[in-house]
Amino acid sequence: MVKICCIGAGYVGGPTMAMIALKCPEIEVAVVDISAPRIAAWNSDQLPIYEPGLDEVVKECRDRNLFFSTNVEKHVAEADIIFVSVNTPTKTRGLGAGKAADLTYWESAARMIADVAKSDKIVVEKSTVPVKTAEAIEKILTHNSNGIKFQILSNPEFLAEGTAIDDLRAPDRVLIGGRETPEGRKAVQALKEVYAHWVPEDRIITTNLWSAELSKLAANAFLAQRISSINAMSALCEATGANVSEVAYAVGKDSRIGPKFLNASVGFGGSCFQKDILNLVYICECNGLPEVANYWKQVIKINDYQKSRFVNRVVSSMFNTVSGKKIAVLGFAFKKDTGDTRETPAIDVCKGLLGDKASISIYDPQVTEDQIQRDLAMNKFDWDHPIHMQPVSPTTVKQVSVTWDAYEAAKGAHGVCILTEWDEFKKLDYERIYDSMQKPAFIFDGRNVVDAEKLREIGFIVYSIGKPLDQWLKDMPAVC
Ligand SMILES: NC(=O)C1=CN([C@@H]2O[C@H](COP(=O)(O)OP(=O)(O)OC[C@H]3O[C@@H](n4cnc5c(N)ncnc54)[C@H](O)[C@@H]3O)[C@@H](O)[C@H]2O)C=CC1
Ligand SMILES: O=C(O)[C@H]1O[C@H](OP(=O)(O)OP(=O)(O)OC[C@H]2O[C@@H](n3ccc(=O)[nH]c3=O)[C@H](O)[C@@H]2O)[C@H](O)[C@@H](O)[C@@H]1O
Repeated sequence: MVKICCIGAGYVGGPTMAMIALKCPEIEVAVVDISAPRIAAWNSDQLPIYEPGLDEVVKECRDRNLFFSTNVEKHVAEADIIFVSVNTPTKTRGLGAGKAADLTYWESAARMIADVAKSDKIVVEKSTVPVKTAEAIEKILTHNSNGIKFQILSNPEFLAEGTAIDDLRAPDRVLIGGRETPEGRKAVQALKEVYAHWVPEDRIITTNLWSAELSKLAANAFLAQRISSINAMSALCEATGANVSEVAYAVGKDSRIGPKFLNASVGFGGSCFQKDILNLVYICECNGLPEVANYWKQVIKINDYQKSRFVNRVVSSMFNTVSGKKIAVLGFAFKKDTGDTRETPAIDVCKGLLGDKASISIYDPQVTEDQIQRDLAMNKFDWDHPIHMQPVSPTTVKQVSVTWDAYEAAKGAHGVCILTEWDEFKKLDYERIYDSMQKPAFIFDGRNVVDAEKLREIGFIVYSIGKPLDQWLKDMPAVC
């Protein structure tokens, strides 16, 4: 029986291994992690991450051929194929701080593999890593190998949170990079056979190691670039009276451009886009390509601009101050259908409003008060380290309250900011919300989810990203 072990039971390791276990009943899959609470949650009815459809898959395979364990060394020693899906956060100090990927967790996993391995292994990079990481990993493994042979493969993951199970069940492609040697090709074939259980062969792409590593960074950069492109257009739409949804539709109808990923927003978030582009920028700089680095840096700059532009709109619309005013924030996760808040634009928007002394009341159907307080108190990039490396009890931010109900959040508020596109925000009783708010009552829709015209009929002053502005907003000072 083939044995697979995955180091890292997070948003990627958990769902990807659950899908492999589901589709390959004859393969034994162990997912291991240094975080005991995370493993305990994977073994309970309350999984550590919220992902539609995940519960069913885990329930079907757990304790059949899918196991979650903290006994990292045992499962690594027994495995034929080891996936490494640990954190690769942005470095916070030292060389490359604020840009380069921090490979501490990867390196410690590689050293542990070398220490405990007693048979030949295929080691698979599942984490997103800088191009050429496989070379460094190979060095760590072979220098400590005691004669055991390792083949390193790059098999980056393309799933998106909120749709992870569908993405894994029917991926656009599976990418496997390996060494162009007989042993390398054999290892690629072995991993290909795992995916071939359910992925059509023409969707399994094989490349050299460096192409696979770089393709992952390139794919995320291209996706983020589309969002920054439409967000840049949204600012111009507001200035000219064009409507960003109409522009996106017209542009996306060109089959060379395509309709997806053209939703203007308050900015992209999530654990990866910013981190991976910063990493790409760093790699370009290290390779003497400052022009290329600057090109990609601009994607992040526009994203930061979009978030601060939103905050400026809120403040300037409300007579240039939100000091002492209650602002309801609907949605804190970085997108709908996930409880993940890593790098969510809501953090920057809330911090911006708090900087102007607002008092904020937040509601998100999947994010806990503890998580929100941690996010607002934590330093940039700290969030992407394993939980045990994060500050134990960051101070709570006093002007922030968290409710479990959108109506409660909006009660007595001067303004409502919609920061995540949860479906339920489309169906709220906005008459009831309007009646409970201070007047004039404002809605700032950072996701274009509400029907602005209907809300205007109720009496709200509405701002929607990239849409023609209310007269009220036009009369306010220009937003830079
Ligand atoms: N979140 C996402 O949607 C996607 C993430 N990725 C990449 O996958 C990698 C993992 O991301 P996530 O799963 O989101 O992170 P995560 O933070 O949810 O999970 C990583 C896990 O690794 C564990 N870990 C760290 N060092 C360890 C060690 N030495 N031994 C055992 N366990 C260890 C941590 O405790 C944590 O539970 C990152 O490189 C990320 O860029 C790629 C595609 C999608
Ligand atoms: O490497 C990763 O981590 C993953 O990053 C993204 O997935 P994810 O971050 O989970 O979610 P997305 O759906 O890409 O959304 C990212 C952010 O962009 C925003 N977004 C997305 C699409 C859009 O049109 N407009 C927009 O503002 C979302 O609201 C969200 O804040 C990629 O889509 C995945 O392919 C990739 O595997």
